[in-house]
Amino acid sequence: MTGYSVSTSGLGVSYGRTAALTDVTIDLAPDRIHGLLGRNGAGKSTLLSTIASLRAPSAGTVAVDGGDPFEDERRMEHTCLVRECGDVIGDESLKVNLDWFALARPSFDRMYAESLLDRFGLDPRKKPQALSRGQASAFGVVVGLASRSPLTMFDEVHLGMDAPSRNTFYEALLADFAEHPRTIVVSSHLISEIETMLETVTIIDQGRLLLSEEADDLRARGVTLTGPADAVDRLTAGQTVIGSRDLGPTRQATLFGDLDTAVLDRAADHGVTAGPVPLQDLFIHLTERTSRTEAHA
Ligand SMILES: Nc1ncnc2c1ncn2[C@@H]1O[C@H](COP(=O)(O)OP(=O)(O)OP(=O)(O)O)[C@@H](O)[C@H]1O
Repeated sequence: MTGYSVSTSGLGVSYGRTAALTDVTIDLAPDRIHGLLGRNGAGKSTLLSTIASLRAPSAGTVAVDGGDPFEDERRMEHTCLVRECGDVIGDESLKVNLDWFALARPSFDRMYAESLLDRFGLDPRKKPQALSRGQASAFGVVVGLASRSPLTMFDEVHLGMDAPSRNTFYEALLADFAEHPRTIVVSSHLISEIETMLETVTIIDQGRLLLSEEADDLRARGVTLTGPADAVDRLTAGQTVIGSRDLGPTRQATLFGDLDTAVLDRAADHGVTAGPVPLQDLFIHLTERTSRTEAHA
């Protein structure tokens, strides 16, 4: 079974008078790993729960695998949204919960789920209500991965897990995705750890779409220049500098936007090296700038 595509058109979602999403139009291709990034309250959870048909749009449309997922049995049972709040039976053992997921999810792989429980050090006899926050998150990851759903979405689920467990999650996700390609969406406001596995990046800010593009294209819009301060200043004059820091006489400046390639070509002649910019830095810049713009509007 191949992954589902996801698209939204002019999507709006409101909670009473609060507009959580406004005019969001995105297209997420099947069988890829997509990152959904946004600051606290940006609307990530609202977008994912609307795609999963847990919430109805106030405006616009959502299409999963080319059709409306709302109350559509096939699309809903093949869509798995893992949220921090759990969606598990709290007073039954993990083993019984897995039995239940195996019945509810057509592609669920029970043996894989048990091997993941083992990898995360989770006791199948324990009940979800007796798990720590990190263990509960890990159980969500087990369910999400073992569901092998054509559309699997992890809503900031890794944030409560410790570093070794997060690493286990990333490794398991990449290995299982290689063997069973499907559409994966990972939402987060902590990007540095997950950025290498993201193929596309969608950023929402204050309920509006900021960008949705290939991760490599976004990275290509930023560059760091490191070298003697005066040489870096000469090269960056007239360009959009989004950050700068000094270490003794050495300056590192981060540029973003339509980069002047002539500058990059000249950099080496001036003893300046050009390097990539972490997505996290671009994300901070992009979301800071919009917040400031709106604040001063
Ligand atoms: N049940 C609700 N009732 C009213 N407002 C809500 C509700 N849920 C979310 N909101 C509001 O909708 C907006 C988007 O919230 P959402 O939870 O989707 O953001 P998020 O990007 O997932 O945030 P975070 O990273 O902090 O989890 C916020 O302004 C939030 O206060």
